[in-house]
Amino acid sequence: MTTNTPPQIWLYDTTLRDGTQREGLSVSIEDKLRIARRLDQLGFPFIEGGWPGANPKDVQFFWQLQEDPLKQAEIVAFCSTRRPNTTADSEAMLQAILAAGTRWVTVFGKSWDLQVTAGLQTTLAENLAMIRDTIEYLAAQGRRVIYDAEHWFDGYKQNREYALQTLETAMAAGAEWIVLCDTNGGTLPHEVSQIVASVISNLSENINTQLKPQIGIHTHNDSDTAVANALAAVMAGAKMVQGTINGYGERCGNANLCSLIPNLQLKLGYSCIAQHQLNQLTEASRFISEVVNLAPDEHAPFVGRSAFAHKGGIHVSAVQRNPVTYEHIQPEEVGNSRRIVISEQSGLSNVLAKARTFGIELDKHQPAARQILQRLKELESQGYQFEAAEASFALLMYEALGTRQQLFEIKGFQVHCDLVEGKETNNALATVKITVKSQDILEAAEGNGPVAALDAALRKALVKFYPQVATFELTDYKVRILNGHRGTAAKTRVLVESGTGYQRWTTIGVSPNILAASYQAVVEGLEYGLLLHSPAPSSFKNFWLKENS
Ligand SMILES: CC(=O)SCCNC(=O)CCNC(=O)[C@H](O)C(C)(C)COP(=O)(O)OP(=O)(O)OC[C@H]1O[C@@H](n2cnc3c(N)ncnc32)[C@H](O)[C@@H]1OP(=O)(O)O
Ligand SMILES: CC(=O)C(=O)O
Repeated sequence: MTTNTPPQIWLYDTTLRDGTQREGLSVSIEDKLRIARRLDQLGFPFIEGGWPGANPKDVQFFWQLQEDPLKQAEIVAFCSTRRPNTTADSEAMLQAILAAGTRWVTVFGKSWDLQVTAGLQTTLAENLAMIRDTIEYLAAQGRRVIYDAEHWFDGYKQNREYALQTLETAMAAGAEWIVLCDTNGGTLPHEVSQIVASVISNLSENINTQLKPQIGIHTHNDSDTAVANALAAVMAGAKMVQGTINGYGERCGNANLCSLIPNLQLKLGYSCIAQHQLNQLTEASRFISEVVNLAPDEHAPFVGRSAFAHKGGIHVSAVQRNPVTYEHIQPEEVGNSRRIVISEQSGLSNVLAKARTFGIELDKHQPAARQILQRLKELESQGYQFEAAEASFALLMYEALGTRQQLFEIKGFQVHCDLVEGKETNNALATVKITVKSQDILEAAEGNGPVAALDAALRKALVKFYPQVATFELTDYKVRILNGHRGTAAKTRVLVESGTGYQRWTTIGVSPNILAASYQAVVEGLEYGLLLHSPAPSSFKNFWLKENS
């Protein structure tokens, strides 16, 4: 019996080099090391660490990895060919590359005649000599070389003969991989397919060399086709794919490995990383966005928070019956999860599914289910938006079911602000009248604004009865004016995020009065927090475990 082993695609991650060429992204050595180790766990065979010699950080990074190497990946040092009219052994940059102590080095060189004459300001012959000398020198020093053919596709279109000569030179000098780069990101998938196939056939027919280098692909996203271009190259015969996590990279970014890997592995049947590593992709994507301090793209395919979020009632209804109806893969395959979003576009299926996540089993024939849906649509038409305020939606459901506990009752509140011209902080004073466990309380507190003062006064009143309130924090406060053309009569939507430790919950308030909207969101935030932190039914806690896992 024969077993069909899927064809291997070699992944080459350049998050730490081309990824850091993204505007607004800067990492410390410690960040680079953390990212490298996370990529190593993902099972990538090659991780490009940076350009030793270009800056002290990259030099230090490679030295630190010599002390404490990665577990399985080859860490690769990146550099250019020698400069024109020098020798490779006299280049300080190449000495820094050798000192980095890697087994593999990636050298980039020019393929496009215009880049040679206009960019490097040298001759076509000297460029070939630069490619040859650099690779020969590094190979003679025991390094294995990957050759990145910069501007390959533009060069090939302008002067095919010269472009091919640069590749032949690199191969003859000892490069084991030839990587065709769409440096300016202007090439489209049909051109990539055709050019990669033609290069592979041309090289295998015409090259007089003992070496049989493999072809790789490196694409940029300027035409929004970096992933499609890399896939086209693989389908035309490329065996290495270079890209970055979350598509970080110069200008519009590089091919996004978080999309490429699942497409290659789950759709096209190639083998890239082990299944258990693919299952970590979402977590790795979010970890790396956290380390580089960039907000994750919620709508990123495969790994985004919304990648498997279903909002339309028709979708939710069908997905509950069979997820294949509106999902192209199983979210768990890439470590993501399905989410049901609640909004005015919901049907009963959304309500039932969302209720289940709060431990509420609703039947679609139960009148309360329709009531919840109706109330949801009514409130959304008034400006509420529950998809971002699930804690308020939970309270709405308890209300409709008649199970909303009255943990406290607010009789009234007042806020007084002292606005003194020229004073940077303007203190506010809030007083609240509240009944808790049959006791009437009057409490006052100050804050550096009216909402902070109100929140402080409420907590002060509640903490005597519910000590857990002391651990709650107001972690975020967002305001949006809904119908600005109505001036001061415009409605205001306030979203309040509250939390304790790692838990977060969001509540909403809507009113023409910003204070009333804030009050509603703050009060619901406290109420929901108390439900969460009281001895509660296990189904409620299950919801939290699910939401926070
Ligand atoms: C397609 C890519 O993404 S390639 C990687 C690009 N990444 C980076 O540039 C980030 C790291 N770069 C750096 O730190 C700096 O640019 C350095 C250290 C490499 C060079 O700095 P400097 O010596 O001050 O040169 P500068 O950045 O002004 O110009 C680039 C030089 O490299 C030369 N160069 C460009 N490509 C190549 C090449 N393939 N081979 C040899 N030299 C090259 C240019 O001709 C220019 O040389 P010149 O100044 O003698 O005319
Ligand atoms: C080498 C590289 O990063 C490029 O050509 O885009």
